[in-house]
Amino acid sequence: MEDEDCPALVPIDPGGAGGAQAGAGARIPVTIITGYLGAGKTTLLNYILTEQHNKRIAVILNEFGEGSALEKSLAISQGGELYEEWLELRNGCLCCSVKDNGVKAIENLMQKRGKFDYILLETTGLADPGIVSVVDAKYGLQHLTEEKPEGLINEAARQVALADLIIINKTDLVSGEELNKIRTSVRSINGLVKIIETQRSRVDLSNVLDLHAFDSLSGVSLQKKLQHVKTTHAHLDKGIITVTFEVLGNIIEENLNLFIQNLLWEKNVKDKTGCTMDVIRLKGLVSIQGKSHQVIVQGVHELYDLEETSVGWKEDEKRTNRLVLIGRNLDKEILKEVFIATVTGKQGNS
Ligand SMILES: Nc1nc2c(ncn2[C@@H]2O[C@H](COP(=O)(O)OP(=O)(O)OP(=O)(O)O)[C@@H](O)[C@H]2O)c(=O)[nH]1
Ligand SMILES: [Zn+2]
Repeated sequence: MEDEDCPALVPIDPGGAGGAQAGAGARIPVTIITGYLGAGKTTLLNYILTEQHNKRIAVILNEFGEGSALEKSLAISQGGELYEEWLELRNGCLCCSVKDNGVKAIENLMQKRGKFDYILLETTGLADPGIVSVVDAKYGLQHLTEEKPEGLINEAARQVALADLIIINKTDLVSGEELNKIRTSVRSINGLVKIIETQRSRVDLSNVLDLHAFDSLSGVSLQKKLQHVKTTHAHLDKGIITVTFEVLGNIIEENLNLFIQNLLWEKNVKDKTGCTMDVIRLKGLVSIQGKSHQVIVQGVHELYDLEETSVGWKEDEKRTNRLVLIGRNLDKEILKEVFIATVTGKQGNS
C-alpha cells in the first residue's frame, strides 16, 4: 500500500536551499544509461569516470540484487576523487521508483548540487525511461527482434524506443554488414535517436552529458530533427515503430491535452484492427493559439509535458504542428485524423 504513496515533486527553488554559492540554482542534467545485460554499461561508466573531463559527475548505480532490498551505489567523481555512498532502493525501475524512495536519493543528490554538474544513473534491463542506451553490436539484433508472447513488449526494443542516444558498442566483434543490420534495426524502431558506434564504450562525453540541452534551449534544433524523421514501416506487425505527421495551423491547448490524454491515459485510440495504440514516446513542436513561441511536447509512457521554447513564430512563418510518436500499433493516418478532429477545434465553435 505504501507503493501508492506518491511523494510530491517539489520544483527546485533557484537560489533557495542550496545556498548562495555560484551555480547552486542551476539545473543538473540527469543522464540515464540503459542497455541489455552485458552490452557495456559499466564499461561506459568507468570510461566516463576515468576520462579527463573537468566535470563533476555523480553516478547512481542501480543494480538488481538478491532479496527485497536493492542496493544502489552512489559515487561522486570530483576531479579524479571518487566519493561513494550506499543507497537502498526497493524498486529497480526508475519510473516506478518515482513512487519510491528512489526519488529521495535523487533529491538528496540535488541538495548537494554544488558538488557536481551531472548525474548519471545506470539501470538494468527492466528500467523504463532510457536516455542513453547501450546496444551490443553482436547480440543486439537478436534481442531486438526476439518475438514476445502476445501482449508482452520486447524490453530491448523498448529501451531503444526510449533512448535519446544509442551507443552501438562492441563494433570490434561484427562485420560491416552486421553493423549495418543492427543500425537499420535501431533506426526503424526509433526514428529520432542519435546513433554512435563504439568499442569499449569510448564516446565523446559531450554526446552523453546533458542530452536535452538543445531541446530545452530552443525549438530550432528540435524542429530540424523532427523534419528529418520518417515514418518507418513495421517489419513485424507487433514491432515498435516511429510515426510522424504534420498539421498546419494553430491548435488549442486544452484540446492538445485531450488528444495526448486519450492516447497516453485513456488509451482509447485504436488502429484499423481495433488494437490499442501503445505510445512509448512522444515528441513534438506545436503552435498553440495565443502563444507567440513554439511549444515542445514531450511524453514518456503516461507522463508528458508542454514547454514553451525561446523560439518565437515569425510573422511570415506558417504556423505548424509536427509530432513524432514511437510505439506499437501506430497508424499514421488514423493518428493524424484524430489529432485534427481533437485539436483544431474546427468543428463546433470557432
Ligand atoms: N569485445 C568487446 N567487449 C566489450 C566491449 N565493451 C565491453 N566489452 C566487454 O563486455 C562485457 C560486459 O561489459 P559491461 O560493461 O560489464 O556490461 P554491462 O552492460 O554493464 O553488463 P551488466 O551490468 O551485466 O548488464 C565485459 O566483459 C566487457 O569487457 C567492446 O567494445 N568489445
Ligand atoms: Zn516503471
